[in-house]
Amino acid sequence: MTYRTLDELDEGQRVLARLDLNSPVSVGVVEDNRRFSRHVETVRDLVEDGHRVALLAHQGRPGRDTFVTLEQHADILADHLDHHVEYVPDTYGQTALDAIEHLDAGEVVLLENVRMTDDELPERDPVEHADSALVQTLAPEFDAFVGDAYSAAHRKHASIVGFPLAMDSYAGRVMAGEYEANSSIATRDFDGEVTMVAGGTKATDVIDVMTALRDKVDNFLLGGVVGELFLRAVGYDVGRDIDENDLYESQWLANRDQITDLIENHPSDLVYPTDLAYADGDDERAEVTVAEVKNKDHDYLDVGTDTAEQFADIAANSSAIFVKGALGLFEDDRFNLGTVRVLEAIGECDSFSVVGGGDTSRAIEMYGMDEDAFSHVSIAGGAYINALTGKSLPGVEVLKDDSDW
Ligand SMILES: Nc1ncnc2c1ncn2[C@@H]1O[C@H](COP(=O)(O)OP(=O)(O)O)[C@@H](O)[C@H]1O
Ligand SMILES: O=C(OP(=O)(O)O)[C@H](O)COP(=O)(O)O
Repeated sequence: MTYRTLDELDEGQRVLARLDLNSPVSVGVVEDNRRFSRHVETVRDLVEDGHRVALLAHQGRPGRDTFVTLEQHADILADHLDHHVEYVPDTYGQTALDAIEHLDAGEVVLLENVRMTDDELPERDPVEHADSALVQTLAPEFDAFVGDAYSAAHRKHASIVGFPLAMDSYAGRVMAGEYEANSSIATRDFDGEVTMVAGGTKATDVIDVMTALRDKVDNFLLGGVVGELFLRAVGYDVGRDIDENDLYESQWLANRDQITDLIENHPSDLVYPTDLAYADGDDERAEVTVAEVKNKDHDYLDVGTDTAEQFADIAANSSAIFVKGALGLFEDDRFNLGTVRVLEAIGECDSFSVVGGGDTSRAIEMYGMDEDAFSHVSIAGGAYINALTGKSLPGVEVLKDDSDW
């Protein structure tokens, strides 16, 4: 069964929408990012349909530098929307209720960081959260709830799972788009080869996905730290190994069993890099074939040119491709070749393609690629991993008509 979408919401309602505007914060300054431009698709539809719109969102977690108010978020969202968004420095007290009551058709307020209330963060079942003061106070003020925070849908937090039990609920544009694309990898059957780009630095996440999808994927294109861990497992001396706290060493220990299992049971699905790139004595990009790697002196920061071409070829001949993690340190121009070459090849073919991971998705923007060239570019991190590994997301499940809650 499924959820209702904005297409089924009558016009001119009082609507409470939960977005995920959680953003990088640098010395108190909130950085603009794709979460704003994507959620604008939902907010714009709500404004154009004459709704009175209150938005709920979170930022950071208590105790962290990123835990700030949503004042700057309101301005950034307004810039993308080209429409005023009023910041309300209160989530569900009298100030918030007054602001909600005074909303006119097409007006938008952004309520204060919902994680500044005690109700939000405890991980609880929807039934319990529906009873919270947050939900019980806000729900009667609205006709409908729009769940749009897909990237926080793996959290059983009050504003994610509580409202749908207390209100008429709909999935927003981001929620529906993300859910359909990201879940299809685990649930759909594709005619032809299925390929996963497995790279980046968060090896455990990537290797969990590889393990979950090992019978589904025909080619795992290995790069980044993940690639080095697999190379090490088959006997190459790659990966920094300087002291006990070394990143590669701890990642190796954490993932050794799953890596060994994949190597033993799915050897023909693993596509290893055949060459790697590093910075030489003059700080220039240099390449070495994997067969020639003799020591662990270098940080290998990209796959080499031959590997990039081979991976691009496989990607171009696949019917479905999804990406988790970059093939190199693409933020540095010297080491962007693997990531950019393979993303471009994916963008140029007609296959079903999904790119996920906050950092990897940034490469698309950074190197001027067109997001529309891909079937879907996710704005989710943890929720994307959960979808790929076939785990259900509580924030999506509660929106469904046949939800058990
Ligand atoms: N060989 C490498 N050495 C260091 N960093 C790397 C390497 N390969 C990829 N990266 C980094 O990995 C990051 C992207 O992957 P990851 O950490 O898995 O994030 P995400 O899942 O958010 O995209 C990029 O910022 C990139 O610079
Ligand atoms: O940014 C988020 O998740 P992500 O870092 O996995 O993409 C969500 O807003 C969830 O935030 P949380 O991980 O503090 O619960």
